[in-house]
Amino acid sequence: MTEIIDGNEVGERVKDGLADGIETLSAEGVTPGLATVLMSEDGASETYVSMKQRACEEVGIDSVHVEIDPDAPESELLDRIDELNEDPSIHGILVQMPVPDHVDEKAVLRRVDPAKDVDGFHPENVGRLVAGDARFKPCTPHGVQKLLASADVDPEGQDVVIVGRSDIVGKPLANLLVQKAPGGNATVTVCHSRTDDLGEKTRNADVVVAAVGVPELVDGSMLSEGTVVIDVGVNRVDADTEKGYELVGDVEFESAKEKASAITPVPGGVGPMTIAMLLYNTVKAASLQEDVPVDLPSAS
Ligand SMILES: Nc1nc2c(c(=O)[nH]1)N[C@@H](CN(C=O)c1ccc(C(=O)N[C@@H](CCC(=O)O)C(=O)O)cc1)CN2
Repeated sequence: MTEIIDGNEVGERVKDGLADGIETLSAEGVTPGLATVLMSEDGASETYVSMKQRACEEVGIDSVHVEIDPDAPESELLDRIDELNEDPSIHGILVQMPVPDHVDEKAVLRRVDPAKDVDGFHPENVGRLVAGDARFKPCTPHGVQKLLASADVDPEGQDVVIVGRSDIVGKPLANLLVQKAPGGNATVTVCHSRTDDLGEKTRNADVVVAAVGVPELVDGSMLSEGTVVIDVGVNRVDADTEKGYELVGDVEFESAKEKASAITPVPGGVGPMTIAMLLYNTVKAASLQEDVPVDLPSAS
């Protein structure tokens, strides 16, 4: 029978695992603080930011929210990041992506103090991750590692095909999965829009991670029997529903489920893990900045 990997359940376990750490910090007079920065009117981005704030409240992390007019100049965003970098009550800063076209995303990511970069997107943190010395693992890739572990899938020796080469998911996940470390030691292939015969690659994989942002790109015909399928895509497609859309992944769930030994659904798969791992990184950031050691749930 195909195992449906429940990201809500695994995410709740990660959040529960943070309680001791938050208590330890609290005993030292420290409450972890996260700043969310939104420079967009995109409905999905607004949803994700409010989900992040609600999750903070649930576990006892303080959150402040900064909203910047999407038409404002880039300098306004950079100035607000500078203020948050200087604010000792803020241990983690995340700028919700994507930012408007007139804003240089790389300049924004470089501006966040690497010690507060709980997304793990600053070049210093990217470098540390690649060197096998991650300070903050990017939330979605870290969440994928946790989901694999929860389904007793050890990537060691497995052929993993990642569909998508984004800076947020594909590239950091590939780096994590090849590392000589628990949750790593896989043989990784990263596919993208120029990949020839994607189906041939995915059919030869033990694990397929779809993270490309194309609704239902990967279907059952592209999978072999027993493949583990992790669907990172959360795509809003027009539908005759109250909201006017429905969420679909990058995987065509019904046909993929027929082949998969385990598969994540959308919604309720990788998405909740992205939020849970953000909380994890925020507690870690507070612990490092305040020099209060805490026990955090194992790395993968
Ligand atoms: N600064 C960042 N920006 C973005 C990131 C990121 O990690 N850091 N990732 C994505 C979006 N994302 C987080 O921001 C995200 C996407 C989806 C979910 C989620 O829980 N989805 C739910 C469905 C929610 C809904 O109703 O729409 C699910 O899959 O069950 C959380 C976070 C891009 N930007």
